[in-house]
Amino acid sequence: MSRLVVVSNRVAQPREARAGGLASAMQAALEQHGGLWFGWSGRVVDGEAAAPRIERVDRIDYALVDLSHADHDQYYLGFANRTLWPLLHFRPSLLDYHRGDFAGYLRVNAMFARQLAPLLRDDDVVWIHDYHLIPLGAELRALGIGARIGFFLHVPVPPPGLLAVLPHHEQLFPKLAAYDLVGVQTWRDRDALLAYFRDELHAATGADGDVVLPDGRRCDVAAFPIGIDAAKVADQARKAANSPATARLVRSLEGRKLVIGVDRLDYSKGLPQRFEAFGGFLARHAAWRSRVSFLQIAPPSREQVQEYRDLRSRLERLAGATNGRYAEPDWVPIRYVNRSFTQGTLAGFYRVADIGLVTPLRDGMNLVAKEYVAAQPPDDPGVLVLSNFAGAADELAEAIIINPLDPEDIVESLERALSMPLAERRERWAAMFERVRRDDIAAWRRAFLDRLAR
Ligand SMILES: O=P(O)(O)OC[C@H]1O[C@H](O[C@H]2O[C@H](CO)[C@@H](O)[C@H](O)[C@H]2O)[C@H](O)[C@@H](O)[C@@H]1O
Ligand SMILES: O=c1ccn([C@@H]2O[C@H](COP(=O)(O)OP(=O)(O)O)[C@@H](O)[C@H]2O)c(=O)[nH]1
Repeated sequence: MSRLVVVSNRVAQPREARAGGLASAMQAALEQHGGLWFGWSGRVVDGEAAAPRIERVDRIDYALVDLSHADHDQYYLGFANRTLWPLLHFRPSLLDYHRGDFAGYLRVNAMFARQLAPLLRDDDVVWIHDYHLIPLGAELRALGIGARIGFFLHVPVPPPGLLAVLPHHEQLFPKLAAYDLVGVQTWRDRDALLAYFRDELHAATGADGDVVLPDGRRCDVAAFPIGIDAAKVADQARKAANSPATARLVRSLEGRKLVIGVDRLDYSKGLPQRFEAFGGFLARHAAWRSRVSFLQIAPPSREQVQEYRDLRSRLERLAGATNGRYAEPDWVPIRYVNRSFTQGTLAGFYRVADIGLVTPLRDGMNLVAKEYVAAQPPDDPGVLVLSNFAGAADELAEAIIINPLDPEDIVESLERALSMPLAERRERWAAMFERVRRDDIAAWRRAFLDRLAR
């Protein structure tokens, strides 16, 4: 069997808990398969990047490189997260483009290729992840790497006209043709990417996802909705049901219902709309006051980017206003927590929550929605309220599907979920759990790698 080499900017590092779906998904995929995981160490250092530090933990060899301050600013904070992230999440008005950042992004991709190439063997299968690393495949090819190389984009793909808003887009996206296979989360993302290749790059595209650019370069585009290790989450949730952290949460509720949200503090997650809707729910349904608490776990993310800092201040104001207005001496409506928890602890929290509230404005997949489903007790499952604009909505159609831009929709869904009869909750949950279990992280990895091997 060939060795699997995974490359991503964010690496779930040994002995370090960190929020983020890519890292938790690839951790699960590599734990089962073994292989090499190459990426950023998470450290920013003075001076130029040294050779990667290599460390083996269980079946995974980690090869981690530091970034210089300039690389971190221009590549990670700049082009990846101030330019590509808002663009790919349908928010061109937040896009901040600088030629220097684009140059830094290309420079870091070239540096990653130089650091990775000597570690590669001829029969490796190389799997590169996400918008930070679009040019990496072309850089590896330029260094003579002939291995099969696949690419997976974890975030959404907007329509062609929006992708073309990016200055010099025609210098970036054709680099995808260096990959043998380009995977995206949903059929909508696949159709949007194929339409971009056709409309903006004048490529020929086939029904099967094959793309031929005018200069003859070709690649294959297909959808592979990412999954979770559902058996592990279900097991963690069962075990955590009696853990001190879950017991403490349950005790603090004193019999009240619990609504839970778990998201990086990111403007794509629709958190202000969610906070406003919870306030609207309490305003409209006075009988529920003091009878339901909303726990929002929101670990800060990308804090050096201004939009993320603005969002944090806005959420503090919104939570403060709702709590000030409705709180009682013995009850606070919104419990707003800016720290991260391990997945084991989260599994216990999901299990005791009556509602999982997942309302992103755009999300590639949203693994929290799947984790919430996997963690439910089969005899008394909670209800998932899910945005139509999360990739997960395609597979979790039995959730209450809402449009997060309509606050009334969220308000009504909360009332509906809190009053849903047990039989209906069981029926909806069973259908979702069946799919989350079948299309799990191992199935996702196999589907991608099988097609890459074709
Ligand atoms: O690495 P960070 O800048 O700290 O951000 C965390 C990750 O956020 C994004 O996650 C995406 O991947 C998930 C798994 O496929 C998916 O469910 C979610 O919808 C995506 O937003 C980002 O794409 C990753 O690169 C980041 O590591
Ligand atoms: O305190 C936290 C918050 C989140 N997560 C994990 O971070 C991931 C978030 O993935 P998702 O796809 O929902 O969103 P992303 O952050 O990747 O945009 C999930 O696996 C969560 O379990 C975590 O481990 N601890």
